[in-house]
Amino acid sequence: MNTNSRSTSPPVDLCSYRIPGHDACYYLPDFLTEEEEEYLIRKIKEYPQQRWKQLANRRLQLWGGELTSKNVLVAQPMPPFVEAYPDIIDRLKRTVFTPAGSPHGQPNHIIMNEYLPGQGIMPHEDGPAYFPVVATISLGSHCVFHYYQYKNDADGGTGGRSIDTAPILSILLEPRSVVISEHALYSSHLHAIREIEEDTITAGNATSPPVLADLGVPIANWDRVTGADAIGVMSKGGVLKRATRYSLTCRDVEKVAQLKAFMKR
Ligand SMILES: O=C(O)CCC(=O)C(=O)O
Ligand SMILES: [Fe+2]
Repeated sequence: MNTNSRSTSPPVDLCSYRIPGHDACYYLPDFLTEEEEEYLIRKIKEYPQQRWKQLANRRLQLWGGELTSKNVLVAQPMPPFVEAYPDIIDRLKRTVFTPAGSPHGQPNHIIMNEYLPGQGIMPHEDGPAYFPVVATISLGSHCVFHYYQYKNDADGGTGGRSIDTAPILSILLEPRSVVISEHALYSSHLHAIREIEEDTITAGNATSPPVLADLGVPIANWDRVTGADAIGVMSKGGVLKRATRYSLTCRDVEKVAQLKAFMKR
């Protein structure tokens, strides 16, 4: 395998991947090859049970270190299968993770999530620990990723801010793709994956894009999908069944402590 095959290639032309109408969101299909995806899933499955943190509706691992309660990353080396082969970190350095684009010009922390069919993640914000850019790579299955906005509650109220139930943006994440969100989409919006086993799409026509059949919301990247099954449902309608999906959510934590320095305190 040639681990350096892409290291000399130029920055990704993000303009061509921008979701129309959403300046802060990019969808890049085929960010990884099928061989790379297969290799990564094999490596993920080799981790022992105790490396996983089990949550109510998914499990996850932290790569690159853990965050303290003060949002400092106690850094650990990244696994070789994001640095050497495949060279995911280097590839992301050609997107929005540049010296001008994020504090270290590259992601230093990855949350790797596993979702079984029917599992998902409730609407949430990623919070202030991270610089407001996240790149999410999907492996093993598609899912539909929704962004939500808060309701403009004039009355304030005592509870938390309420969330508008209609997503403002919905994207089909294909296996091997990466979706990047930044700025307001990261800082003042929420994101979620519904806890369902399949996604039913109603075909588009000359005047309207394909929509999710039950929500009626358009698939914003319908014309960027590259998988044969995804292309098929966009033009003819149909069902995409979810399989086990792994996501690598890659971020740049601003404050970093090396483990040794941390232990001396
Ligand atoms: O799995 C995903 O695509 C999203 C995960 C996520 O939002 C998170 O880990 O904060
Ligand atoms: Fe998140």
